[in-house]
Amino acid sequence: MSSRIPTLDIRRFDTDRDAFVAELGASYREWGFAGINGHGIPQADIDAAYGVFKAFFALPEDTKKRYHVPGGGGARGYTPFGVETAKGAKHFDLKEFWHIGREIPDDSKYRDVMPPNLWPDEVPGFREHGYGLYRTLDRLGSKVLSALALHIGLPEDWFADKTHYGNSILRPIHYPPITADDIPNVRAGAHEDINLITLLVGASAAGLEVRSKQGEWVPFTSDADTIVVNIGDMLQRLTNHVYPSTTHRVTNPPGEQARKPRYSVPFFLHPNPDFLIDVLPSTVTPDNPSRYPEPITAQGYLEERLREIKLK
Ligand SMILES: O=C(O)CCC(=O)C(=O)O
Ligand SMILES: [Fe+2]
Repeated sequence: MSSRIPTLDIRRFDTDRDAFVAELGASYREWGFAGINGHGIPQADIDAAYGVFKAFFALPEDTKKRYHVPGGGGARGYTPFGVETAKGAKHFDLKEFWHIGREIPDDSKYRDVMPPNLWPDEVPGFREHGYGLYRTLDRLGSKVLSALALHIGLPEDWFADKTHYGNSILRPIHYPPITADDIPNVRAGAHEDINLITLLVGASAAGLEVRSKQGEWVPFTSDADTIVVNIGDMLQRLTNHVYPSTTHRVTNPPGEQARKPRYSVPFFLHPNPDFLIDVLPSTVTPDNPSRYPEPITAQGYLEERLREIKLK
C-alpha cells in the first residue's frame, strides 16, 4: 500500500458498488482513514455552517462561558479552552469547541443520556446551519457504514436500526492562534476517536496527521471538497480490530503559520445508547480470536472514555 491515504468518490457506491466497497474496505483496513468526495454536500452549506461557528467563537469569553454546562461532560453547548486533554497526555489541547447533539422528543427513552441542545442567542442562524450540517453528515455517515457493512459480509442496512437514535455529536472546533513560543501543548494530542466513525469537515487546513501501521506520522491535508472519514474505537471493538481505530493528532504549525487560527468540524457518529457492542462473529478467526469476550453498551463505553479525556 502506498503511503498516501486514498480518497474515493462515494457516488461509486451506486454506480460501481463492488469495486468501491473493496477499495474503501482496503483503505480502512490499512489506514483506518479515507477521504470521501463526490458527497454532494453544497459548499455553500458548509460555508454557512462555518460562518455561524466562527461568529460564536469570536464572542467574548464571558458570553461563551454562559453556554458551558458544569458537570455536563461537554455533551451540549460550549467547552472552554484548556479542558480536553488527550488520554494519557500531560498537557491540555489548544482548542475550544461546541457540541450539537441529536434532537429527540422529551419523552424519548434516551432523554436522560441525550439532553436538549443549547443554542447561542447571539448568533442568528446557528441552529439552522449547525443542525443542517448535523443531519447532512448523519446521512453521509450512514452511507459509509453501509459500505463498511458490505465489506465484512453484513447486510447493507445492518447499522440502520442501531444508529437511527445514535448519540452522535457535531463538534465545531476553534484552535486559536498560538502566541507563546515553546509551549508543550499541541492543538490536539495523539488520540483515537471513541465513536463508530468520524466525518471531518475542514481537514483542508493543514495540521492533521495520521499514524501509519509502520508508526510514521502521515499528514492528511485533504482537498476542499473532501470529507475525511475515520474509524473510531467502538467500530474497532465491534469488528475485532478488522477496522482499526487509528491514532491521529493536530500539530502546531511552524513559524508565523502558528499565529493563524484553525477551524474544523468533526461529526462523531455514535450508535444508539443501548446498542450492545459485542464482537461480530464474522470478524473472529483462528488468526484473530475475539479480543473482547465481554460486551458493553455504547453508553457504558462512552462514559468510561469521557472520564479518561477529562470531560467527565
Ligand atoms: O481538527 C481536526 O482536524 C481533527 C480533530 C479531531 O481529531 C477530534 O476532534 O477528534
Ligand atoms: Fe479525532
